Amino acid sequence: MSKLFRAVILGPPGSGKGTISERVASSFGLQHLSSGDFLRENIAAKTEAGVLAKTYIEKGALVPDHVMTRLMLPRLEEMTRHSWLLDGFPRTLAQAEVLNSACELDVVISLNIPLETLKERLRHRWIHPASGRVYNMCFNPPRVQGVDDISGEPLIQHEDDKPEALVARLRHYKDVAKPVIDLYRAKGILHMFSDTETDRIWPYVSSLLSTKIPTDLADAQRATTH
Ligand SMILES: Nc1nc2c(ncn2[C@@H]2O[C@H](COP(=O)(O)OP(=O)(O)O)[C@@H](O)[C@H]2O)c(=O)[nH]1
Ligand SMILES: Nc1ccn([C@@H]2O[C@H](COP(=O)(O)OP(=O)(O)O)[C@@H](O)[C@H]2O)c(=O)n1
Repeated sequence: MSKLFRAVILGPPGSGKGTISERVASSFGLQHLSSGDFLRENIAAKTEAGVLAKTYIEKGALVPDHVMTRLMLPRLEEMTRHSWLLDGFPRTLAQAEVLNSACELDVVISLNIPLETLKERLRHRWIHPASGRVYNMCFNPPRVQGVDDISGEPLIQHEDDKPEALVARLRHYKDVAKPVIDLYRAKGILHMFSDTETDRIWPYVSSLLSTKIPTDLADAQRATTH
């Protein structure tokens, strides 16, 4: 079997992690593992961790490390035979250390986006809760206003994209992310991208991954997804 590929994407809320991850998944055939989507699924299913996590997310706070790692590690164990891109986890140094002991990462993509851009984007972000599909009423609108393109179901706004939760989230992000970024920089696997537009960042991410993902893996995974 070809070597598996493991990547993480870091960036503040609204930086385009989900948008870029979807492009990576469809171009390179990796599994996109979004901790935010996974949390929302757990909240919807009212699992023990979901009920607990909801109280933090509503306040714009981070879910405690032990709750996040207890949720994510079993998910990663199910994926040991797949190549993946992990989005939204790790958020803290403690989570990064747990991830380190569970697997070896090949690449970390870090998105560096100006604060004003983030605020503007999140104001316009709407999601389809069942699938986690994300729209932006300006950048990436649904075909019919307020309705998911594929299922036809209504779109909603995250509780945590509403203004009260948003400012606290963005403020907190920077402090918590710095040691995580420093850790990956020290390991020599960090790749930082700075711009206000995902469409300008994407070509660089794509060419980086083309050099890092073994061709046989990309071909094999594409063959299984088509
Ligand atoms: N205007 C604009 N919106 C973008 C761009 N890239 C992503 N978005 C939108 O910004 C919001 C946040 O992006 P998302 O991928 O969910 O970011 P995440 O929170 O880091 O996962 C979504 O509504 C996206 O559709 C961009 O380059 N320009
Ligand atoms: N490792 C994580 C991931 C998400 N979360 C919480 O889940 C929320 C939604 O995660 P997400 O990745 O979909 O959203 P953004 O923070 O990118 O908007 C975050 O705002 C956090 O409150 C967390 O606490 N810890």
